[in-house]
Amino acid sequence: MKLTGVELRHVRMPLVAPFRTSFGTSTSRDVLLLRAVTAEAEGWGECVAMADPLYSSEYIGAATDVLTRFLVPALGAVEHLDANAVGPALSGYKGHRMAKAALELAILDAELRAAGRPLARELGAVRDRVPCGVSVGIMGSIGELLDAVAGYVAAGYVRIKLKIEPGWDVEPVRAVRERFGDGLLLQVDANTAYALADARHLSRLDPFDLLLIEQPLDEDDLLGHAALARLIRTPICLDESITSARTAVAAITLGACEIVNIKAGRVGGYLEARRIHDACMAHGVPVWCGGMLETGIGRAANVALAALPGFTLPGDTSASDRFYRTDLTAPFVLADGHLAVPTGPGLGVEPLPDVSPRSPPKLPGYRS
Ligand SMILES: O=C(O)CCC(=O)N[C@@H](C(=O)O)c1ccccc1
Repeated sequence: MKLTGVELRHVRMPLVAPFRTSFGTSTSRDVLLLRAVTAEAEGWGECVAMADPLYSSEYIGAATDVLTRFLVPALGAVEHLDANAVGPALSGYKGHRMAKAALELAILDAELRAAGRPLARELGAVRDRVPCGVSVGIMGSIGELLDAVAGYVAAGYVRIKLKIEPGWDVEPVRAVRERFGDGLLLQVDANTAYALADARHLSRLDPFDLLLIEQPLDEDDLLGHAALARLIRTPICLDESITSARTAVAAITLGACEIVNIKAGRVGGYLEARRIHDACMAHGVPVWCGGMLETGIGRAANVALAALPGFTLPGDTSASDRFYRTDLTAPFVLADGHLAVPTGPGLGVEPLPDVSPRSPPKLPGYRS
């Protein structure tokens, strides 16, 4: 294939409710969509970077700039382009994994649409539907939290993830356990909000039989997580720390984690995500598919990824209505706690016709 054009679309998606994490509260999700045009087919990608560099160093303004000035021109120069050629063609540019992942997905989608092959089969999926967890933000009160969890349990979600931070951790977990019992699959996500000195406090979560505690310490603190793992019983899962198959193996080898959250955007794309899956399987480490409030475009790719054999824990692959009243694609709808894996060529979904770029947010480095 030859890349003949790329369109970047900034879309602002209002959230159905404010979503609070240890790094802030969001009421909307800025989304950077990418459309790749080739003679054979068009393909779609979604950059999971947020509007501000709060989850990671990436943010939409930087992704827009690096795609426009460096990454798209680099791919435009490749005569025989396919998804496997994207990583090598962009390897000279450091970082910007979320920007690279969006571009690689669009090329992969175009390649697979042209060949009539579904993404799930290309990646090695072994299931036609995936069990779905849901991420629950930090709330204003325990009562509000219990009402939210009750709604998700009633909707059929098979696993609940609670965002935690110092001051909102043991009590919310205790309340959910007491209300919903020991049978509920329950985990927590700290988004780097703690320090190793909090080990004794975090060990107070041990009696609640959590599946895992996600990323309690800083992204680059593998040794700290390894030390923490010796001080608490709850299994440690890493998210922000895992940026490649190499860092996944390093984290596992150091004893920094027993479980890995795979987010294709964070690691540079779905092909690297598969390599991390394969490496974790080789080490007997279970993985699950993380979420970044993707629209149906990224959600379709995540559901395909979550159907691989090593994804043995429910992921943050929620239905579209978890975050959005109206999705950019036909909505993903929960059925018996699962989402069906798309079966069409490529992503198997595409933006609904009326998805037009709304007035783009005035982001530094934005080019129309
Ligand atoms: O279900 C989803 O898409 C959201 C899952 C979720 O909680 N994502 C968290 C995370 O740290 O994993 C997040 C939220 C906002 C922005 C970035 C990441």
